[in-house]
Amino acid sequence: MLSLFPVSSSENLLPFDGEVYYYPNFFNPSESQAYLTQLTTEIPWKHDELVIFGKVIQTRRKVAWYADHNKSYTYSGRMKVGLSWTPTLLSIKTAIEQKLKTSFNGCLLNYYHDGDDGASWHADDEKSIQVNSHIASISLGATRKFEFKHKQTQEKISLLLEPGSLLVMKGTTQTHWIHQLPKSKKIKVPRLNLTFRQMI
Ligand SMILES: O=C(O)CCC(=O)C(=O)O
Ligand SMILES: [Fe+2]
Repeated sequence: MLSLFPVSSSENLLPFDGEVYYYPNFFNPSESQAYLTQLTTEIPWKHDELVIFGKVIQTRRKVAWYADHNKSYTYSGRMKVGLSWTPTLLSIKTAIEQKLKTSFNGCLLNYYHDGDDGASWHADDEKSIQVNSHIASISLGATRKFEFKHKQTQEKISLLLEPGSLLVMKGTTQTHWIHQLPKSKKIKVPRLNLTFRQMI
């Protein structure tokens, strides 16, 4: 049985083939609440569109894509042009850049209304993302379970993503591991996630 517990130190959570670090309380509860309120209202949330077997499917969760002006993002055959950074997003981006001593030029935002919204198994390995770059993930709102699965061994690592936390995926993580945000009937409140990315 896998144990689920809030990890407090910044050791690598993956046993091999990648690096994942979890920092709870990267933002304190009042900062997290303020960012949740601001982003919920100021972001033009839209249902995502994916092409599956040639059909355009709308996701239940809502998304938004922000990026430096010359960056676009292609996945599932759809090209997305980034919106311009807002002051709220820039203050979050700067806080992460100072902590990690690196810079980001894109951010995918996900809005999960409740536990019926999730993200199924995938790796963030699109061609437009720099190979072995950092992905910095901020969670706000509901605490949700997050899982990694090794592509060959199927080994699973689970953790809880709490509001105000920062999760960093780097090194060869996206080459060897997939990740998901499982659905959960128990979750009745929204969660907002921001993944800052390093695009080509
Ligand atoms: O919501 C999350 O924590 C992760 C979302 C995700 O994996 C993605 O947008 O690529
Ligand atoms: Fe992802």
